[in-house]
Amino acid sequence: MDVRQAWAAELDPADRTLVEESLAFVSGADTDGVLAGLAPGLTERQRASVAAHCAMAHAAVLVFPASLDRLIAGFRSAGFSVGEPVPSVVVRDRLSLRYGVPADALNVRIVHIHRPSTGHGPGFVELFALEAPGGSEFTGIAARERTERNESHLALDVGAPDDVVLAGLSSLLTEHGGLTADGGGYNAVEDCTVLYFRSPEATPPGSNPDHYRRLELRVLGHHPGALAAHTATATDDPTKRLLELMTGAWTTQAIAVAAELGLADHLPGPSRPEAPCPIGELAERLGVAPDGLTRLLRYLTAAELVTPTTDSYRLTALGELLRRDARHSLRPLALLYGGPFYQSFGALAHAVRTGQEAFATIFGQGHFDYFAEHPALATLFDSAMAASAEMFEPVPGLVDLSDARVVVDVGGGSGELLSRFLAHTPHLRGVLFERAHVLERARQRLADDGHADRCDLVAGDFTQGVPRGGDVYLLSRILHDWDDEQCLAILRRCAADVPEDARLLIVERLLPTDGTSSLAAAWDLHMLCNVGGRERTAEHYARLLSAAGFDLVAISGLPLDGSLLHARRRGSDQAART
Ligand SMILES: C[S@@+](CC[C@H](N)C(=O)[O-])C[C@H]1O[C@@H](n2cnc3c(N)ncnc32)[C@H](O)[C@@H]1O
Repeated sequence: MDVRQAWAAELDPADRTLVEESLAFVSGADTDGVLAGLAPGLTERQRASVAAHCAMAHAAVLVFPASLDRLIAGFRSAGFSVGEPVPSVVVRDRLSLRYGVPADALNVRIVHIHRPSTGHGPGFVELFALEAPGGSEFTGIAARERTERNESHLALDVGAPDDVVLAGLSSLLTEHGGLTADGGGYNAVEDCTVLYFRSPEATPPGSNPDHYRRLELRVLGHHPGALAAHTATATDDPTKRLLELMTGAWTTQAIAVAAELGLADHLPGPSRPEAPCPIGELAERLGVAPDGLTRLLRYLTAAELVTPTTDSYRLTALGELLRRDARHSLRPLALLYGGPFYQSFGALAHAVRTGQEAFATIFGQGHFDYFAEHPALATLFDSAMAASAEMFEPVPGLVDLSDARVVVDVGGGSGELLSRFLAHTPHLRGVLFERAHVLERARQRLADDGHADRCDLVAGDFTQGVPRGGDVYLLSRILHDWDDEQCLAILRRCAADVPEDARLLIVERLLPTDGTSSLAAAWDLHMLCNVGGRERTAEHYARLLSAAGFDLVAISGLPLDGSLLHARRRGSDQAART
């Protein structure tokens, strides 16, 4: 058997890639490079001060093998030197807190993997392993962790087990390096204290796998004083936390004002590392008061959108998403959430009391009709929808399109998803079905992507019917706009008009049922307030589909907490075979 496969076959493809990247990364990593990547705010001298007390130890990742014993055997048979597994305390407790699962139900273990040539020296990969065989209760946790990579980190060993050294390192990393404290703990089995830090920066391309946004300082022995000081900065007291939550609307407005001013277009950031212009000059360029701008930027620093430089600011990876020319720029969404949707959220109490959308009480008509009459808002809405299209990236690859000829995108907006299908599968033709006022922008978009001659644009109303003759029908972020009755009407319309063997693909965020957090909960409230729709659980969609004559046959996960629901007309040959 191929030696690589001996261990790789025990892991899910995403976990395997993670381990491979980490093994490759640790072979060339050094302390200075790790600090430069994760704490770019440190000067060369400060990095040298930290490095005088620390040495590169390992890269750590959390994986979910079906069997840890088999995984270890696989590594050993491929020539890796593997330590004996020990129970994890810190990562176990972090997962317990994050997912509301009792800590003693989470048998997270730590294993050190040394590449064949390195024996037991530094530069190894630390695997945190939680067994999750098919059908395990931890499948949901595994899926989310594989996307979010909350536990991936790079670790430095601190040479002197000394509280003063730890406090000094901690303050250099947070006050100068731009890192924030991110918890920690003591593992009695390893007799080791760990302090975690989180980087707001995207790591420089190529310097290490981009999921490494966290740094761990490891020191032998128990250091309760240093640990308490460190975790106190990470765990805010409840009053402070509630104050932060209650003033969330200020963040919405601060981001919207930054978007309106085009602030991000005038600042350097990780992908554009030029020197920032001084505040006075920036204020002049933007036509705003220097004092007001300074205060806005200070607030945006706390929100981790910018970081201060000597006489100005630069963008973090978060802040760069507000640039007009950023890939999937979130600027249009920032303007909508700080604009009309901000006004309607002011009437959320009405929506909660009556169960009716608040938007219509503020604007006098429903969201889609109002936007249709306000072209600037309609354009902003279409761009905002396209902005979260990161969710769409994997979609065409999740569907067997070999025998499909025509894809119909029902309520396809400006064609973002349809365009991906056409780019992915050259033999496909597309039909974009939308309200008339949206079609012009879609025409432009599809032409810009080079698909004008493979696509028909059809104006219409999906409550009255959908184009016939497609092989694949898309309903992306449509059903969540409507209540159950209207949803059922739309799905029944589809069932009546689509060919018997056509496939129906639905993109939505699913409300979790296992207590995990999801963006779906926030957007559910947004739907209540702004369109009178709702997010739903998978089971809820299955019920609606079934009542309309479809079978929900599979669900695939998508980025940004999205899901792709695969449905077939009940009784079709394919539904029976799937
Ligand atoms: C939330 S957006 C989703 C757009 C796109 N599918 C996406 O996921 O980005 C909903 C879309 O449904 C369209 N829409 C709303 N009511 C419609 C109707 N009765 N008939 C056709 N399209 C409609 C809107 O114009 C809007 O583009």
